[in-house]
Formats: sequence, C-alpha cells, structure tokens
Amino acid sequence: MRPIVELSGVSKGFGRGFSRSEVLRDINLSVQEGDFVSIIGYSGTGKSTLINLIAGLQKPDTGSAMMDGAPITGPGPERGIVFQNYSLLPWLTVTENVRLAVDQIFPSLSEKERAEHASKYIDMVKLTPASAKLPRELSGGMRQRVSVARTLAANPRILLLDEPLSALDALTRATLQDEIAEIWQANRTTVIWITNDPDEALLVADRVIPLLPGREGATLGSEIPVAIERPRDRRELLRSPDFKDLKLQLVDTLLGAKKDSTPLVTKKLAAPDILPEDLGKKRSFSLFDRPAPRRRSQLQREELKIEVS
Ligand SMILES: Nc1ncnc2c1ncn2[C@@H]1O[C@H](COP(=O)(O)OP(=O)(O)OP(=O)(O)O)[C@@H](O)[C@H]1O
Repeated sequence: MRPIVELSGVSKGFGRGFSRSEVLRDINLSVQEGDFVSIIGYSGTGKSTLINLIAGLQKPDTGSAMMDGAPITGPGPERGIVFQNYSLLPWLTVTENVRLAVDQIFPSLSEKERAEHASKYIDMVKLTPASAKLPRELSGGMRQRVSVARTLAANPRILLLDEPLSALDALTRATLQDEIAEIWQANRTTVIWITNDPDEALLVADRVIPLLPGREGATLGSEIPVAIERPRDRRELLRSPDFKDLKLQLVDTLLGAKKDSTPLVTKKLAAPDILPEDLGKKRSFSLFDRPAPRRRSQLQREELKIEVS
C-alpha cells in the first residue's frame, strides 16, 4: 500500500556559514492511511521543523517529502495542523472560529449544511455549551479543543499535532489526550502527534518514533510499536508491567541519545602573563612616575585547551 506521507533522506538546516546549524539529518518516515504515529524528542531537537516539512511550511534541503506519491510543495487543506498556542481569532466566538474554516473549505455547501457541519465538530470536542463564547472567555483546554474542532471540521486526510497539549496542566492534558484518541477511533483520520512526553506518546499512539539529537542533526530512531487495545484505560495502563517496559525502553533510548549527542567543545583561553605588582615599592601619585599601562600587544598569550562536556 502506498504511504500517505513519505519522507526519504530528508535533511534540513538553518543559517549560512558559521551560523549554519543542521537540524534534521537523513530522516526516513513512512506513514500509512489511518496510522496514529507519535514522534517524541527533546525540546529543540527539530520536531516542529519535521512537522513543518510535512505541513509544507518549509522545504527539505535534501531528500524528498511526499504526500500520496507527489512532492509536498506548500500547505494544503488535506493536512490539518494544530499548534501549541491555539491560534484562534480572538474577536470570533467558538462557532465563528470553526465556521471560518468550514466556509473556506466547503463554499459549495448551503448555509444550513455549513452550520450543521461546524456544530458536529464543536459537539465532538464537547464545546456546544460554550459555542457563543469568545476565546478570552475559555480556559486553555477549551481553546485547544476549539483548535482541534476547527482543524477536524476541514476534513483533513492527515492531522498534524505539534505538541498540542503542552501548554496545559497535567489533568486537562490527560482528558484531552483521551478525547483526541476517542475522536481518532471514531474517524480514523491519520495522525502524526509531536510530543516531548513519553506517557502521552505511548498512551495515544500505535507507534512511537523517537527523534534523536545528534551532532550533525537529529535522526529518527527505531520505532516502538504500542500494541495495546483501544479504548485505552490510562489508570490500568499506568499500572501495567507491559506499559512500564515500553516506557523504560523509550526513556532509555532518549536518554542514551542525549548522552551521545552532547557536544565536546574545545575552548581556548588566553592567559596573559602579567607580573604581579611589587607591593613593597613606594607608591607615588605623581603623573610622571606612574608605570606605563601594559598594552595588549605586549602581553604574551598562552593558550589553554580545555574540553567541556
Ligand atoms: N526558521 C528557523 N530559522 C532558524 N533556526 C530555526 C528555524 N526554525 C527552527 N530553527 C532551529 O532549529 C532547531 C529545532 O527547532 P524546532 O522548533 O524544530 O525544535 P522542537 O524540537 O520543535 O523544539 P520545541 O520542543 O522546543 O518546540 C532549534 O535550534 C531552532 O532554533
């Protein structure tokens, strides 16, 4: 079966010359229709860069990023993205925020059909009672629900979630993880969920792929399949020895990669050979009797090399 998204030999860096930094190196990723994949990595490893390449917001430097066998050349409605920071229009209500997407994607539907479509997704994220509220009247969790509803209402073929819950408290996070997993079970829209939380990755996804930091850019590690029946009961799972083993395997992989990637920096320190002042010498406050200040060029420089890990 042809993958819905395929990255082959992708690398990406930013900047030029000395300020150039390689972020992703030789990324190979294949996602099938209906997959629920989680990509996990430390902060700053390049997770957003990876999702941006799939979203078409950035282009790879080398390698190819394909969707349905065609190169990804820019953003498109078939790829819905939910960011960490909600990105709602503050002057529009919940319904209006969702309607905006629906009106844009489905202009040929009647007014009634568009209204029904928007309400279906607002209901799916349990926000019907708050549908007339403005974003500032909602909690963080509710705002993120609107974001999810708006993205889902556009009927994307693939949902790209870039650390969607990381701004939320642990309990709200847990509720939303369960809700999004439930929605996925009902819809089976392909999901790529970016996270930095091992529990979150293992609780929601069918396979978890670590993004491992490296001195010349991050690479994807071996995937960890999560063959746990759905719906998943988090309380049961957190107690289960199988789940604990998976988590240990994932955490070990991430910690091991972090240790290997810590750069060895050689710092050069210039040690000037300044002679100590003779404190026994009589001091004078005369302008003419003062020793000339040492010039930089007169200092003999010695270099010490130290390695910092
Ligand atoms: N447009 C850009 N220009 C220059 N550097 C960038 C750009 N986008 C990302 N970077 C750099 O690439 C590296 C990876 O950033 P990225 O946002 O992809 O990481 P991340 O894993 O998503 O981090 P976090 O979990 O903190 O959001 C960082 O060092 C970042 O500064």
